[in-house]
Amino acid sequence: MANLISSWSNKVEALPQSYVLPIHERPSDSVRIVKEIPVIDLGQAYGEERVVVAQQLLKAWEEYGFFQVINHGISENLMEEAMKVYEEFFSLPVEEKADYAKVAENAGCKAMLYSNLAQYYGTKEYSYWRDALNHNCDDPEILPHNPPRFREVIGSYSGEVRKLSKFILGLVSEGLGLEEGYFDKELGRRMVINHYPPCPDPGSTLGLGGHCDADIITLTQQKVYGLQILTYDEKWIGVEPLPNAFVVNCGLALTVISNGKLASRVHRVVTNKTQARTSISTFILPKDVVEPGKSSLDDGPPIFKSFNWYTEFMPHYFGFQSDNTAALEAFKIKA
Ligand SMILES: O=C(O)CCC(=O)C(=O)O
Ligand SMILES: [Fe+2]
Repeated sequence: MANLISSWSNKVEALPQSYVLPIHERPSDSVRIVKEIPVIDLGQAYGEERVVVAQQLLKAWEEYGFFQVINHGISENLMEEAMKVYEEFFSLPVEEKADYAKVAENAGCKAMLYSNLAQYYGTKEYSYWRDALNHNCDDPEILPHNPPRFREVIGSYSGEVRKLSKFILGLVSEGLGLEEGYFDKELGRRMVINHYPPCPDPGSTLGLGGHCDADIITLTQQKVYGLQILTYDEKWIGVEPLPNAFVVNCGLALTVISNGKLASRVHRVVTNKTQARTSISTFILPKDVVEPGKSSLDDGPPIFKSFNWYTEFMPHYFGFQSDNTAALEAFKIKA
């Protein structure tokens, strides 16, 4: 049974040794919490301004690897309900969640609950301060039925986020000059709900270490501060949560598809002493083969090979554990 932090964290006064990070990995106190991560109004993307919005998205990604979207069409009420349902799930007694925590037996897993699994941005040397529920989105039968509204709320939420992701990818594809309908094929999706309980010593640990996401794009809903991004000049900045917005970042698969134009940025999560933080991330995954898309903009030759994302890339990516920023190097075409 996964040793969920949330099942014992309120009983400890000191941070257990296995969560104490080496000094160079600990978060510093001086990180600024900023409002500068571009906020993009998707309501503008229906009319003549569509081209402008597409350019705003790409520019934000070039600068930060992240943007936030508002007026995205998902109701405030559904977003709140989804957050509530997941928070309630994490606060259930551990026995209630036991079926989802049998990660080992659940290999190939449709829904699983774990803490610091080495292959999911974990490490073997020390642990990060997070629990996570990871589930697919296509089969409601695999979702928890406690809290009782879980399946209904998350079923609707996941459908709405799917639509939103298609809309954003439509804009991205236009901005990159990819052939029409480039992202129209049915892509994979997975939801990861990270839960970071209040932590006795936030200065000595992280909720999640620095990493790039491997997918095409990730859409994250957050309420409590904790997400930090590494800027081009190697400084960490904190993303101030914006109510009812989604934070959207570019994953490594999109770096390949955009032929290196869009870089995936390193990010991490810090903890705090008083408030649990729950974030809901939907990962939009490629089909199988990933390669630079043909662009109508004159781009020069492809810099990446074509490769199978699941069988070739993912084992390689997980091999990097928490430091996976260089995972794409092996898939570059050597000059
Ligand atoms: O908790 C967050 O805000 C981000 C989580 C994250 O980066 C991830 O699950 O890949
Ligand atoms: Fe991430």
